[in-house]
Amino acid sequence: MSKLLRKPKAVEISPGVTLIHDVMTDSSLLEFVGMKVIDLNPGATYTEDLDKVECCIVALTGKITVSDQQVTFENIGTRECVFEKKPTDSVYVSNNQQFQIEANSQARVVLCYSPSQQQLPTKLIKAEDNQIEYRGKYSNKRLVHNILPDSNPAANSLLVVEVFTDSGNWSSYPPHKHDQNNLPYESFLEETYYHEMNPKQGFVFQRVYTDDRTLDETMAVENGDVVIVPKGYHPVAVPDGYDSYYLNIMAGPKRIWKFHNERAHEWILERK
Ligand SMILES: O=C(O)C[C@@H](O)[C@H](O)C(=O)CO
Repeated sequence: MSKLLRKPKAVEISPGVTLIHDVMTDSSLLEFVGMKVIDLNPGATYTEDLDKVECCIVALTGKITVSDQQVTFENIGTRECVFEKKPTDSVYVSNNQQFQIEANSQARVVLCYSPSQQQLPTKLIKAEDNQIEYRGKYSNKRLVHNILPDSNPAANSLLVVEVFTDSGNWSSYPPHKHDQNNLPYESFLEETYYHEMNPKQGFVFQRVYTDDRTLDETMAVENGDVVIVPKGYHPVAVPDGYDSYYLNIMAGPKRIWKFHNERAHEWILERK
């Protein structure tokens, strides 16, 4: 199996808390992006001390209460399934803080991490604060919820976005990359993709490749998988009959999303 593809696991780490993914920088190819996916049974709690990392807690599905010892956000989260396609609530917690999540219902939470030194205030990112974008045309249409875009100064490094791609469409397409620290033309951002499909037995294809093809991997991605994008272009193709959801976490030395389209395919954008 590709080094870039992670399958979900189910390890009970405390009563009622199951670790589904654990893609931290000490166990992946990444330096700037970490992520965990956890499931919580109703009433279960998960506590974490953030050392030198900041964290965006995304209430992917279900209802949770999040506190950082000073402030508490009760009963946040808006959906039972990501394919309801409504934005959800998230909480930003800075480095060197402790947070606790308590599940008010069965919940799946994505924890997005990046190394961070400068403390920032804990912040609730409400569902209604997500910037919603409809991108693309023909078979390149997708719906984007910007949870933590570079226009929101709440974080030091983290960028978080979720993308819905309907059956038969392509997204993160035409292929683009952000792996050069060459602003204002391109920024260096690592990225992870947490994928779901509807219906669940579906799969999508994701290719991760560089100009010189020293990295060129095409993966069949199933429900709950994570794809790691250390560099390169990273388009996603969704087969007929299945809808795709993914949550992206990006981070790098500068908190700017400036991507470079692969020139050979840029004409896709220019179609009338
Ligand atoms: O517009 C899309 O299809 C989503 C992508 O931009 C995705 O969020 C990504 O690749 C970010 O670099």
